[in-house]
Amino acid sequence: MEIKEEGASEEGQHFLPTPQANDAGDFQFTSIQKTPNEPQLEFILACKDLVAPVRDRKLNTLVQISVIHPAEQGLTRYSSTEIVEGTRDPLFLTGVTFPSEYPIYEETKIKLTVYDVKDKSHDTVRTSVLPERKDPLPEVGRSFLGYASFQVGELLKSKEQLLVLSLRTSDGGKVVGTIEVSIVKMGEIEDGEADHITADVQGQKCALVCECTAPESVNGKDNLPFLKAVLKNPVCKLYRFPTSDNKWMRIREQMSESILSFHIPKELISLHIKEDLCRNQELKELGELSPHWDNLRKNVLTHCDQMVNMYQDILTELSKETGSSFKSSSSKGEKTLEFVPVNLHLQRMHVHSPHLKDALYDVITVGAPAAHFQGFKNGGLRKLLHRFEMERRNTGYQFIYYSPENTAKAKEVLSNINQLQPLIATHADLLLNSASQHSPDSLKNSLKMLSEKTELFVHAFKDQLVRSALLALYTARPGGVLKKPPSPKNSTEESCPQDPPPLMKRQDSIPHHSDYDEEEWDRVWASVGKSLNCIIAMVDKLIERDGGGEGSDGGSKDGEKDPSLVDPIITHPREDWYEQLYPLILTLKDCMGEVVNRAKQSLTFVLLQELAYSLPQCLMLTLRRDIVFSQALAGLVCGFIIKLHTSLHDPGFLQQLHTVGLIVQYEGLLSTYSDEIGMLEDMAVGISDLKKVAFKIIEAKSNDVLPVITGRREHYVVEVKLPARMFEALPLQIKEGQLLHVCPVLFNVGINEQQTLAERFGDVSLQESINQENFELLKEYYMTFMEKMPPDYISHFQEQNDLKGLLENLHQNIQAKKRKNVEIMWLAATICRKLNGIRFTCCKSAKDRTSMSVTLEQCSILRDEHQLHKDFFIRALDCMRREGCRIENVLKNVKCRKYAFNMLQLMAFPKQYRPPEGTYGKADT
Ligand SMILES: O=P(O)(O)O[C@H]1[C@H](O)[C@@H](O)[C@H](O)[C@H](O)[C@@H]1OP(=O)(O)O
Repeated sequence: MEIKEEGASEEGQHFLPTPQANDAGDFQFTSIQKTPNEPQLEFILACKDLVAPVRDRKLNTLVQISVIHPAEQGLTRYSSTEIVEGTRDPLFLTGVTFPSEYPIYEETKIKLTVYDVKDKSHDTVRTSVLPERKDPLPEVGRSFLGYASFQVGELLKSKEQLLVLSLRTSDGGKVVGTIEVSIVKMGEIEDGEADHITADVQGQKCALVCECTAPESVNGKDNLPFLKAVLKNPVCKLYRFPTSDNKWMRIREQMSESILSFHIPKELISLHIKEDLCRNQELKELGELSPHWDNLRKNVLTHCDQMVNMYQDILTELSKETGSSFKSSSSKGEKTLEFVPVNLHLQRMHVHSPHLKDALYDVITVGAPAAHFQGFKNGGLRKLLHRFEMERRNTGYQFIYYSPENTAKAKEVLSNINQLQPLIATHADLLLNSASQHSPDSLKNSLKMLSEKTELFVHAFKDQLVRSALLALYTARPGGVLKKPPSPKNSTEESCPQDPPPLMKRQDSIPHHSDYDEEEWDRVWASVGKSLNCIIAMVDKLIERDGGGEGSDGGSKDGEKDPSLVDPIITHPREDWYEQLYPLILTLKDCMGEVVNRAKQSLTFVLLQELAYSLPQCLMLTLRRDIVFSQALAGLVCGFIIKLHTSLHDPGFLQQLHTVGLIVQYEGLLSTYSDEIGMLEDMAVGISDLKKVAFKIIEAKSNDVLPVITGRREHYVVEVKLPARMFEALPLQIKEGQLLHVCPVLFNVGINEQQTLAERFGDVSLQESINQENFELLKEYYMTFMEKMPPDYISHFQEQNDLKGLLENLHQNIQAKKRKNVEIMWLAATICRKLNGIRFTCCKSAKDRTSMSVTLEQCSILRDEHQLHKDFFIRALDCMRREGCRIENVLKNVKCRKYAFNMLQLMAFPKQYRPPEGTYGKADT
């Protein structure tokens, strides 16, 4: 196949192989032997003796890597190295990696084109995406030096897995130097010293100094197939950097989307619809109300029905997005995608360095959870919720004010009732079933279950709120009359040896407030307990009469009945047991029905108060909170699953998971100025709401490994599935379904020009109070961690980490109120890593500022944990920012490889957050 000079059909790395590329058609190509879940091919490049077109001109070179798929004609530009300045023998730190999904075969050809870059500021033009079949843009700022090509099979079969190729001019004639291609394996360290390569430009040293130890191990590698079910379209980059003792370390950067971006919102919206439909039904069943309340209810119902329709429409739209796993920054404000997090990715760094264990560092990058479609004109949730609550509190004459805690309590009791009533009914039927089978053992078991659930049921109402709500509802009935549903059908008087549950007396007169019988509720409520006691007493009696419950049929071992144990009255014990218990069970169900009826109505009345105030703002606020929460939850579930899979073999982590829970640390880079104030206010509430989430790990019974969510707005349980082999290895507590909690914390430091404005002319108090409040939460988590983890673990942990010192340092930095104090973020992230937590980095779109921050974090970890040569810090940072996963992230979002910063913005950034020349500017999408 002829290789044409620069006839590229498309630029930029393919995240997904094109259909043609994927499908080998009728051709038979030789697959590369793969190590499961490892990239298929990784190599590094170096040039020698390059000839400069103009004598005495120093060369600044880069290599562009293009692929020619065997079934295709055209070139696909795949990736580039960084620019190495001022040498004819450049050794490139950015390597090339083909992930396992990429359609590459031994017959695939790779073309390497070497360029001399004259003007770095123009260089990004080469990598903006071109429409197919369009000629590439003229190469501004660089000139072609030479090219070489090879077939993948040649490299794989070569001696020492190294090819030395001549670089030729475009006519194929003149040799202008050589290029070395050598295969690398992550686990093998390169021979040779790394002391002859270009170091950082003087004066560019990064000032950020920190301490960090105890990296995670990479033992979760074998769990990758399972992770693949949630992670999609990985982009991989490879680097080699020198260590302080002039050895090489290898770094593989990986960035993947997650189908949870869409799956979690869909699950959550379905739950909201279920919850709201149920609430609307309960409002309808509230019974007769006086005209004032009835009108309110009608109004509320109209709005609530509209809301449910809206959620249903959103769900229908989202359901059309089958298989989607990415929402781009440019879709932030799309109504139908409101619940989906923006630009959610796993950003992973795998480090293999000499003398140290391999390590993985994960950060979830995502746009700040915020309601972009609703906008930020009136601020975000933190302010809106506060204002709403204050106004509601002060507008008492039309409504009854219940605090948010009480409203939440009402929802909780309602949810408990709805769960427990059918459960109790089932256990009651099981008891009757055992009775009809005349089986004492099973009777006892059924009774035990019934008693447990009934006790929980009775306990659920032990709250003053129910009482006060009953009175409130009583006064809202026409004329203040409490219409009572019919009293229980059966009296227990004859059958129960103890006090029978009281019967309801019909009230015939129209009572006034003073007529309200406060004790009536107590009697109704207590009747459930009493009915249960009757059943217990009856079961005891039956078993006793039947022979004390020895054996299953009350008979002696030889099958003969002991005549002394047989109650003379009971002639047909099998029928009698059932008959004796049946009326008592009916009474229990009736009493329970009565309690449920009253409690449900009264608590629904509490909810009506919240809804009735300030419609439709109240519903819009709920919608906003649901949207923000959905985005936050999608990220959290993704982070949790990844963390679980990578730390499954760490007993300390598993113990921490079920005894303390996990810290989840969010780094926010939003400015406290203009719209971003609102975003930060949304984000703060969304993250804090994650406290309402608990995880439960269950065994996967099928190939469907996607998490399932249950619960309601106040409390969600996310069931995460693990294959049997992994599930078996878990601690008993986790296997038994113990709920696993998370402790979310947010630290925000605005870094751009908007923050400069906030600091000079605006207000930074939002950021200050968020950081202060979250510091307290972090400290509390640390205390629980120290208290609950075993002493031997703690003593080892303390030897390794000075968490106390780091926390103090963080506290001082928060108190110091220094401008753009990015040390806060570094300290919070370090503490999170040391505490085995889940790390998040967010800005508005998780594209530009986030990319600066995660690359800085990665290089800082390399320097502090893996002995990255200090003179190569900036070069490593530049490599990652110029050719790493994050520039691909930008491309993926806005179809252009430029961080959206202008010079003015960059001047306002802390130095370490500025990208290299040529990688930023106006995105020409
Ligand atoms: O990923 P972000 O940092 O939120 O992207 C910002 C960028 O920082 C800023 O300089 C630019 O002016 C845009 O506002 C970017 O936001 P987009 O949401 O438009 O990508």
